[in-house]
Amino acid sequence: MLPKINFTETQAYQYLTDHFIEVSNQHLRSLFAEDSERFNKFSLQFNDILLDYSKNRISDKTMALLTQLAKECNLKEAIDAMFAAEPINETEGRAVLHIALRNQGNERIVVDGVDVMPDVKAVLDKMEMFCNSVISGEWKGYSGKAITDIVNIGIGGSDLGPVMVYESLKAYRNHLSLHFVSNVDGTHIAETLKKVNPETTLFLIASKTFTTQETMANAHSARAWFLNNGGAQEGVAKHFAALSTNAKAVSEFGIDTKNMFGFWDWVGGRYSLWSAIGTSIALGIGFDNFKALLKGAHEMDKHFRKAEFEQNMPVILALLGIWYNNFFEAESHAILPYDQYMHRFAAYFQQGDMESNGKNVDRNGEAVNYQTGPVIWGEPGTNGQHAFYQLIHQGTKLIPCDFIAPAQSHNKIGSHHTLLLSNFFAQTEALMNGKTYEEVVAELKTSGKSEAEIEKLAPFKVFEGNRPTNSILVKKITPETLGALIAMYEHKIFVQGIIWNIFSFDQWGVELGKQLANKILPELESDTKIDSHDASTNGLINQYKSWRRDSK
Ligand SMILES: O=P(O)(O)OC[C@H]1O[C@H](O)[C@H](O)[C@@H](O)[C@@H]1O
Repeated sequence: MLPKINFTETQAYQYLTDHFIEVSNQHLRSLFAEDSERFNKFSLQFNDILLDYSKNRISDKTMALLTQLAKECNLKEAIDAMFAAEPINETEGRAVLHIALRNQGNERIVVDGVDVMPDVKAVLDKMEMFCNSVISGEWKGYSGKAITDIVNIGIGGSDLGPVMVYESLKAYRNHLSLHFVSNVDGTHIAETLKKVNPETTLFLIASKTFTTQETMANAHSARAWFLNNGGAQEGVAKHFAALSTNAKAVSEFGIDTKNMFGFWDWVGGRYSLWSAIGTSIALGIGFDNFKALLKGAHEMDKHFRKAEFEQNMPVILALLGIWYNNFFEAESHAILPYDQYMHRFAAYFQQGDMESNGKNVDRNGEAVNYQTGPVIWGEPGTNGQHAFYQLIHQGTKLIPCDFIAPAQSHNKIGSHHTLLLSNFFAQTEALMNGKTYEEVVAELKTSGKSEAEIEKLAPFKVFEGNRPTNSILVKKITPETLGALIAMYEHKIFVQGIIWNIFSFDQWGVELGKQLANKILPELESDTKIDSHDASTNGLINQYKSWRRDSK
């Protein structure tokens, strides 16, 4: 069981509250000027990942107090509880074991008296055989042709992880073309089906529960399209596979359980890319690369479990996040990968982080009296620079940012990568240093402007700086490094959930909208006016019905 401590009642929190007043008046520029060891002190290297967190509004004392906070909140015990397969997802009565999916050691992981590792390995072996046979062309479609296209149909955790990893590792792709359909909007499946041929397409129906409305609607439409376009019922077995925990629903849908890749209730949807849900990834980049992804994550798991908090990347990132969220009152956190392949990374962690820590009730069932999870957002650099960085530099909101970049590019074209990286380094430097009034005036003087013009313009060109960033420089985005990066953020989310005293592995907040949609669905079947809701919802539904009639 997890500890249930209100972190605002710890001694460390009280100290941090006082200490915050000191730190909030200090500028990063002077913190660097005062301490030539700052980079060495506040950076960490783990395998091919360098985390430089020196450009944060912290001192030695801040880090000492933040680690004290983690200790007072029994973080070590909580980490041990997760790795020991305790049912830490208490509201659902489940263990939380994405770490088991990538456990490459000989360690047993026991749930309800049973070691889960043989089952994990058995599914991986089955995936490997399946992927190898599809990639090699040995697996044939109903007309005897090899598979050319994979369509993954899933949503949330059954979509975002596979898409993000496949996109991030596209440099490793093979000849198969991957497509991802998530939205229940018919446009998504319709546009995808225009691109593929039923004879050579394999559909992966990815759903932990196999009951998710969007996924089931898309899966039924895909099957109907297959059957209406030459595929016979017997062909379904060659063109449909399921990635799920629900064998009963899979066979009711008509997929042979031979073509089902299972996982378990102790794998959370948003932590499931390491499970059978990752089959599309393994098909797209080959099983060996998928295994390397797991290995990278496993390395990070070991680091997270063993490293002292002061040397522990996920713990440090989490504590810094708490520093900004709960003391500086930052509302959001930006993830900015300087790598085009990682363009879905922030979107992936929107679910990862916000579905995990977007909670307002603590582990005692009481309303929290402090802030929990931030809004996560971001885009790849340099696109973001030309869109929203203005607000990060000169807006009124404090936005802590993670800048992520690889030293080596997969695409060596002219000086593109050097240009990209010059932006990566320049942005964090600019956010830290800013530009003073004096510097602005001196610069304007060289442009030949009059005193009056300079005075008028200068205030707009001042950057106060002191905006915190983490720089995560990696050698190269390989499957292993990506695996480690994802696991690093997963564990960061876990640590924050522990300190905020919330349950990070349930998602009750997603339910209400689903229930209401199911209630409204039958009301949309007829054109009759309705009055069963509030005036706004009635008004909208009735207008929809009237406009819908026009298009019939
Ligand atoms: O994999 P499925 O059971 O289809 O679930 C897909 C998604 O459904 C809901 O939105 C949950 O909140 C997500 O955590 C989950 O990833």
